[in-house]
Amino acid sequence: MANLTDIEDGFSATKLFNQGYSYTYDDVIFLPHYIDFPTDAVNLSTKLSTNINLSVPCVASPMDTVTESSMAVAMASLGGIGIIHSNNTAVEQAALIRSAKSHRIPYVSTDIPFVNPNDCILDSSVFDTFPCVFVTENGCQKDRKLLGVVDKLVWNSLSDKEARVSGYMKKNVVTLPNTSSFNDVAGYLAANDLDLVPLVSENGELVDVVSGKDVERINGFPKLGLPTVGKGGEFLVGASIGTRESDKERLKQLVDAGADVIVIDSSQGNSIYQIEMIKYAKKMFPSIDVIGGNVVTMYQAQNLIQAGVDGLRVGMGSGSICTTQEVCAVGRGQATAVYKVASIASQSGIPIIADGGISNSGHIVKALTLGASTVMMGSFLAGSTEAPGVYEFQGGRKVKKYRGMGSLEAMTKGSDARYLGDTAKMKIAQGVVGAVADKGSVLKFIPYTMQAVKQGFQDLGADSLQAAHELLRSGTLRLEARTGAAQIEGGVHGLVSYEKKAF
Ligand SMILES: NC(=O)C1=CN([C@@H]2O[C@H](COP(=O)(O)OP(=O)(O)OC[C@H]3O[C@@H](n4cnc5c(N)ncnc54)[C@H](O)[C@@H]3O)[C@@H](O)[C@H]2O)C=CC1
Ligand SMILES: O=c1[nH]c(=O)c2[nH+]cn([C@@H]3O[C@H](COP(=O)(O)O)[C@@H](O)[C@H]3O)c2[nH]1
Ligand SMILES: [K+]
Repeated sequence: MANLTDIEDGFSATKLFNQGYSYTYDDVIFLPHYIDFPTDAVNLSTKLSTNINLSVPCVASPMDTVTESSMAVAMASLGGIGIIHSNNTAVEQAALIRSAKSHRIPYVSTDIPFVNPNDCILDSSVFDTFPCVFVTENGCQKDRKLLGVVDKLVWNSLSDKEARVSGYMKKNVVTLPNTSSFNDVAGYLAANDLDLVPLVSENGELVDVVSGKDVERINGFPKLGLPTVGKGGEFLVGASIGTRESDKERLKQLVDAGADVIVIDSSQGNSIYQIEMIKYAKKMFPSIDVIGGNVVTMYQAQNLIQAGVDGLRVGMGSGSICTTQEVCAVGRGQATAVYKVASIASQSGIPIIADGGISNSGHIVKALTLGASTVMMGSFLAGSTEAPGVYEFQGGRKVKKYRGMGSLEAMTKGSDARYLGDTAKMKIAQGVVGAVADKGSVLKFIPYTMQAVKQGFQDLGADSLQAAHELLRSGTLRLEARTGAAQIEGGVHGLVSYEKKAF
């Protein structure tokens, strides 16, 4: 009878990834191992970078159709993190960071109605989205110092609709500090039988309005790990920069606004420009983690590690909106890229982010098991309520716009400062503009996705990311390349019709 330890089945990762093929997630399949723990025993806590710990290995990509404040807050509240994009001015990007930092409760950017104290409310349309309207000095989103509030019922009973708001607004508005926890706010609403309560900052600015519906919404979501917060309880937030001279000033503004980690955003990160920017950022702000990239080779990775990065972003051309491999003929299959970069970065203890190409929970299991510490996602998150933009209907389907940061549309948004000096140059797109289906809130589908990832880890016999990486490096993890037919077999096939519902 064969001894268990003598059985050779499948390939080790070293063998599979050294045969000259560029594999992506769908090309490979892991062989199951041995289960001796329940799914809930799987711990997905990890590191984004040297000094940033996450309880959930998910990162929202710095793209203008993916990560602004609402997404950053939602991801951090789940235990992941969001990286706020830089396709805007430094002032705008810093404001997005400040906004994310001022929230303690996940929110969806609804337009809170504001009026100026000298305004008159002539018709009821201002109350369309809210049962009241808030009075601030300039009556706008920018200056949010709260002066009063007008209730719709009060306005209804008003005989002179041409009266100025200042004459009848309620001045002593009951508010809670924006630093209140979700439980405090929910408890306060219930105890006082209130429908909503404004949350204001130390200097009296309106930060958010939480209603009973919000409480119901948030309570209805499954709970995940610990949120990603700093010492004061504020959510940790990342931000991206480029490698132009002007990005040095941007970097300063982002750090002043409270950015906790900086991602240097480039499709080919192994450049003199990036190496100089890494050194500059580490010298100016030694306490802030700097993530370099993107890289797909061991050589690129080692060069950035030597320059001092605290984390690496891996992926070139694998994103759903990417055309880099078609346009430039450069890149790498994402499974190979993740495995190769992780194998060198792990020697220096530098965590890597598998960026792009994630379209299901299986891809996340593959990325993490092949050596990544986190996954960065664009399309997977872009259809959520927390992503920027509004839903539209396309052929009867509810969708949100999603575009590549190297698409012509994103580059010519005007704010692509990195190209501002080069307006005379010819621009070549490396991405497309598209749309993704509505997925609801990330607060719901990320916990379900993580549960699926835990099941994958259980099948592999890994109860943590560290355990999975240990299986990988020791050669205990066995895998194979799937033929085209095996890939078809691995999906749903041979049915006349079916409905695919994951949870
Ligand atoms: N992950 C991926 O596969 C890809 C991602 N993208 C995304 O598209 C956006 C744009 O990416 P890239 O075009 O790679 O941006 P990039 O800023 O790295 O490069 C744009 C061009 O500017 C040049 N450049 C950068 N810094 C410079 C400096 N200081 N002086 C002179 N020239 C300089 C670069 O060599 C390059 O020709 C990013 O958000 C990136 O993440 C684009 C393509 C592929
Ligand atoms: O070739 C590219 N052209 C682009 O215009 C572009 N924009 C973003 N990215 C990269 O794609 C990642 C998101 O990919 P997914 O939608 O597959 O999650 C992102 O995280 C980026 O790494 C681009 N790549
Ligand atoms: K692609």
